[in-house]
Amino acid sequence: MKIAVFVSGGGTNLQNIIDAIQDGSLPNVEISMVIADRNCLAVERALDVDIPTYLLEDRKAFSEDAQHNLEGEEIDLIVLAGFLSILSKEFVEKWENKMINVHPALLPKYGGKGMYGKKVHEAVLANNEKESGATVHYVTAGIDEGEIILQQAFPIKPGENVDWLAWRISQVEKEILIEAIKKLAK
Ligand SMILES: Nc1nc2c(c(=O)[nH]1)N[C@@H](CN(C=O)c1ccc(C(=O)N[C@@H](CCC(=O)O)C(=O)O)cc1)CN2
Ligand SMILES: NCC(=O)N[C@@H]1O[C@H](COP(=O)([O-])[O-])[C@@H](O)[C@H]1O
Repeated sequence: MKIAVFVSGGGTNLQNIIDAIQDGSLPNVEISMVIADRNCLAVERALDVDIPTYLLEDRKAFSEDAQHNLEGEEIDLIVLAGFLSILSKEFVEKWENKMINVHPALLPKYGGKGMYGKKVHEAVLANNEKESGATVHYVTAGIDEGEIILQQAFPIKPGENVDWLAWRISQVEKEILIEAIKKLAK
């Protein structure tokens, strides 16, 4: 299965996919390209292992520019991995059921515009939630509204802070993202 990974940040989710391919946990999966909407550490991680990488910084034109780069590459699945730009309706419809996203919360709660990165964890703690987790879902035109593929929760002990929650969720994201890609590669 040939995948394209879209990134915006530190690239921990991208690195997890790279490592899983290298250690044999994701047989028959190849990262054909990485596309970034901004210069970020994820770009360096991709270039470090010679993955063709494209930096498309025109936000308004991102979806169109990304589609141009994807044309003819026979990509089977797009993975949004810490990706922070909202994709156009046209782009999403073109990749219906062939694009997934990993979100650092238990959707449908704590999703949508403005809900990304540590903003999610701040809201979860501010609401005194007793659990959090991560979700892998199909991408639709609405933000974080697509069908859930995998979700994993864990309890939040009293007194935990944003940094602990971000770290704990990153562990869950690693597990369910690799599992979801493996499931779709079959
Ligand atoms: N059409 C869709 N595009 C995207 C989806 C989706 O489900 N449908 N998922 C997001 C990923 N995401 C959460 O998992 C998410 C990303 C970004 C935002 C957000 O509010 N972004 C800010 C800009 C942030 C920045 O550029 O630094 C904004 O749009 O104002 C919310 C949720 C990816 N795309
Ligand atoms: N809504 C999307 C979102 O909030 N993504 C989040 O950005 C962080 C950094 O990802 P990265 O280290 O893979 O770049 C991750 O926690 C990821 O869930």
